[in-house]
Order: sequence, then C-alpha cells, then structure tokens
Amino acid sequence: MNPVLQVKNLKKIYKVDTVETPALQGVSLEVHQGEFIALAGPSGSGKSTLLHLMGGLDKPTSGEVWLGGKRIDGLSRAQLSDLRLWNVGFVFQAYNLIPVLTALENAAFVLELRGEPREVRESKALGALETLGMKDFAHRRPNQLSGGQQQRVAVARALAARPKIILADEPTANLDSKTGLALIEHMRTLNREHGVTFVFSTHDPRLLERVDRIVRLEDGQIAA
Ligand SMILES: Nc1ncnc2c1ncn2[C@@H]1O[C@H](COP(=O)(O)OP(=O)(O)OP(=O)(O)O)[C@@H](O)[C@H]1O
Repeated sequence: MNPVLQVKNLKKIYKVDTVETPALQGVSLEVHQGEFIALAGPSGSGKSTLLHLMGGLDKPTSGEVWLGGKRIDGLSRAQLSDLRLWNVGFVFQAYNLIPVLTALENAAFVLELRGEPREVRESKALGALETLGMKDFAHRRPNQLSGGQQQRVAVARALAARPKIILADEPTANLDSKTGLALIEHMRTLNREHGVTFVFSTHDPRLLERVDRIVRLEDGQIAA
C-alpha cells in the first residue's frame, strides 16, 4: 500500500540575512496508514521543520514531499492551503484555539472553512469532542478550559475534519505530565479505534514509550 505521507531526501536551509542554517540535511521517511509515530531529538534537530514541510506549511530547499500519492512540494500557496484544508489536521502552537469561539465552534472551524452546512459541521464537531471526552464542555470558551482540555479541543478540531493524517508539534508541551499522558492516551485511542494516522514531535520520554515508532533526528538527519 502507498504511504499516506512520504518525504524523500528532504533538505531545508533557512536563510536569515547572510546566515544559512541547514535545518534538514536529507531526510527520507515513509508514514503508513494507521501509524503512530514520534519525532524525537534534541532542540534544534529539525523536528518542527520536518512537520511543517510534511504538512505543506513551508517548502523544502530540495527533496520531495508526497501526501496521499500526490507530490506537493511544488504546489502554489493556494493549492497548498486547499490541500491542507482537506487532508491534514494540525495541532500546532501557532494554530491555537480562537478565543472568542466556543469549544464546539473551534472544533467545527475547519468544516466551516470547507463550507459544510451548520448541522453537518456541528454534528461532526460534537462527535469529535465526545471522542475526546469534551462533549460536556462544548459551549465553553478556551479561557474557561484547562490547558489539557484546550489541547483536547485542538485535537478534536483536527479530528472533526477527518484528515488523512494529524501532525502535532509537541502536543503535550505546557501540560503537566498527568494531563499530557491523558492527551496521548486519547490520541492513541483515536489511532487504534479509528485508524487515524499521527506524527508528532515530543521531548517527553514517557510519551515515547507509547508509540509504534520513534524517528530520531540529530542535526537535521535521521539518526542511525
Ligand atoms: N524560521 C526560521 N528561520 C531561521 N532558522 C530557523 C527557522 N526555524 C527553525 N530554524 C533553525 O533550524 C534548526 C531546526 O529548528 P527546528 O525548530 O526544526 O528544531 P526542533 O527540533 O523542532 O527544535 P525544538 O525541539 O527546540 O522545538 C534550528 O537551528 C533553528 O534555529
């Protein structure tokens, strides 16, 4: 079966003025349907960069990114944003919840962007909140929820859109260890019972024990 996501010899060099930082130096990786993968490695090893490139949020300097059998690294901004809307769920700090919207409205947000009718998006969003144990909090705004509950809403938002893959950048950062582990258990359940594919970065050794596969990055390369 084709991988859900594949990167081939991926390189990324960031340029700030005349300073070049080689963030990825030839990374190749296949992610298959239903996998639950952690990206590990020291700070600055390229985990976030790899997640951004895999989700089409940024373009590589060279190399290939394939999502669902389609090569995406050469697409235009508009094509990429459309592709993300339909195929990828993100749980990233930069995509935090919208403060003026309730948990339900946040969870339905991607579906609203897709133009789905209100009843359909509310029913899908409510279903996703329920899966994450957040149905009773559907009408609260983010500032009325704990950090762990907010992260569960962020995962519900990604899930409600039923993407091919969910990418998460340190989803348990800023959560105490108990709440972080509970979130990971929820993600694991989504993975096992609903077949949702996950790739996420983490520094937490307790989370790394719970994954199928650990991809370790060091200096922008996959460590042997
Ligand atoms: N937008 C950017 N502009 C310039 N350099 C960047 C940019 N983003 C990342 N870098 C550099 O690229 C390298 C890889 O960074 P990246 O954020 O991918 O690492 P990381 O493994 O996710 O780190 P952390 O665990 O601290 O989040 C680092 O040297 C970083 O300073």
